[in-house]
Amino acid sequence: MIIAAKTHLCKMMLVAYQNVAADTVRFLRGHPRTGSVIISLAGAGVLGKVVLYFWYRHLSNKKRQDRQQKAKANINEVAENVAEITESDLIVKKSIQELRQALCNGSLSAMEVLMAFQKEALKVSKDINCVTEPIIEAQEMARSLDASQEVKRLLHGIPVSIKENIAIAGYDQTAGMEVHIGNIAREDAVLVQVLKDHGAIPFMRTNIPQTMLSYDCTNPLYGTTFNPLDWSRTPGGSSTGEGALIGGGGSIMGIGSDIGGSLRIPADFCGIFTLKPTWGRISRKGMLTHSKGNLSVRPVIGPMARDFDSLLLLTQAILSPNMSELDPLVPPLPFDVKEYEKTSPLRIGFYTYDGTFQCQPPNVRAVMEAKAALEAMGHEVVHFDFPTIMGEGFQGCKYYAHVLVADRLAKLRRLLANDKVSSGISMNLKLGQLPVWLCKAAEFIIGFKDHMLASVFGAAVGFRSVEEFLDKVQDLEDFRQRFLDAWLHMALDAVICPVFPSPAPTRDLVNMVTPAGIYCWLYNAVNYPAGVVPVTQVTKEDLDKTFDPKHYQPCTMYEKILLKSTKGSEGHSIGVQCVTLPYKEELCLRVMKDLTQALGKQS
Ligand SMILES: CCCCCC/C=C\CCCCCCCC(=O)NCCO
Repeated sequence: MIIAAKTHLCKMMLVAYQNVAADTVRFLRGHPRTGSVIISLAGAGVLGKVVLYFWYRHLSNKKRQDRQQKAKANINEVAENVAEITESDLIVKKSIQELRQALCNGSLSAMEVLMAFQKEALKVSKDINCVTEPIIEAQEMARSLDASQEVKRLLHGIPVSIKENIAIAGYDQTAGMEVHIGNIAREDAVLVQVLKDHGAIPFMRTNIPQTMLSYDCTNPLYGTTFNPLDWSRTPGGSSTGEGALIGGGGSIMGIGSDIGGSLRIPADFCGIFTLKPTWGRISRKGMLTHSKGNLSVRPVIGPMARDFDSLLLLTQAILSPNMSELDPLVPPLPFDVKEYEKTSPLRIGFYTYDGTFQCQPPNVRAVMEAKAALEAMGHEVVHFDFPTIMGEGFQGCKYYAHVLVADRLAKLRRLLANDKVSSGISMNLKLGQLPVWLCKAAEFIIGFKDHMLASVFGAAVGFRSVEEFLDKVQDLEDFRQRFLDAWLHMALDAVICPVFPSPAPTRDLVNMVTPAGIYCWLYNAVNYPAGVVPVTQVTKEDLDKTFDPKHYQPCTMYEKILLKSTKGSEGHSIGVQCVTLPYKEELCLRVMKDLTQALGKQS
């Protein structure tokens, strides 16, 4: 019926257009002079539009080129400055305790440490393009630290890398988008101020995917970032440059952000540690985000680090009392050492399947090895099936994704109107332009065969009314309550689970499998802290199992793509998520510490 009505409407519109065209031709024949004026004006209008289009493109290319040159000049300045430095790797490879000790007893100066890290970071970035530009003022900070007689603080002289969307005074935060170039931050993000107060030296800014809604990293301003462990694979996103720089050995610790896995997925793919905090616990002041107006799905800033000890130190520094003094919107909840140091045995839930993506054998093995390791530390580990049963976890993530892209990405399309659009976002931008009826039909029809793919069309329909939007937010709130009830019912202290259902996908396929981020989305949806610990590496036996239908059979389109992408991933890092209830970051770190120790990975 709907199709018949639409066909009828089209026919009526065609007839109307034909009539208007015939009337216009008749009018122009009767008034040749007016006709030529109208045609000239129309021609000039079209020409004007074409000229304007090319003019905007020219301006936009010029703006981008100028910014690229400025970044290159900064890179060259620092590269020249550290050209003579030798054996920088000896400093860079020191453990965080050794480095702190050397900085505190004066056997290494802040300048020596900084220059060693600058050299290494630029060397790593030459291969994998993870740095957008150095922070030129770092040198001055090191100089004044060395000159001061103050008591050495928690991060005295430690270089910290910073994701490009986080404000550094004097620099713009672009997210790889032309429209943001030149919006210079007047002051540092609160978190950066907190780190500086602890004596840290922000030294490199790191790359991100255009718009930050992608697990690959490419943008027309700073280019593509590659995985330090395997250049054909994605380093993950959107805190890509951080993951790649730290994983590649060019930084010990850094700051990223996460609204759907952006801290955890790069950490997993690059073999490093991270902690996505509860929303609200860490100040977001000074973070560029495109979802500020959407209070139901909110990004967080969080720490990333090469090893557990560095992550702990960075988190302790971040969660210091002066954060809520600088940003009174953050609750005054400084790091609770007593909570972190408790040793009582815990009851920990685990799962290896969330009802959406089947995890591949190495990813299942990682969780099972983490389970055994935690049991060996005296904890009780029990199966937590809430995410799987009745598709509950899947439902929650569907609400989350739908609310996240509530405007069908209209805002991003507007911001990118005069820009080159990167592969990481173009497909989703186009999806948001499909007629709603087509998305709904696709969701319905595909739903019989592939519920995951169908749900993407379901999220892409947007909302017809405010009421419909508020209903979906209510669904999300109800889901949060059900999830909490299930957690409390099982009396859990923590949960361990996969970060991603496969090893890091290859760069050519990653943009086709964005929904595989769903293992992370769940903890954005419920707003629980979630850390990542690298547990194992893909072995030949894992791959044999993955490609043996007796052990693993891909069913959905996404699982088939991921399987293709897993070929050749031997040696790649696989981590697990450690999750706790909101505002229990200290407990989350405790579980991560126990797991790290039990795996024998303590630095
Ligand atoms: C209208 C398009 C519909 C697309 C449907 C796809 C559903 C969701 C895409 C979500 C992608 C999430 C990536 C999040 C990465 C991230 O955490 N970024 C952090 C920003 O600070």
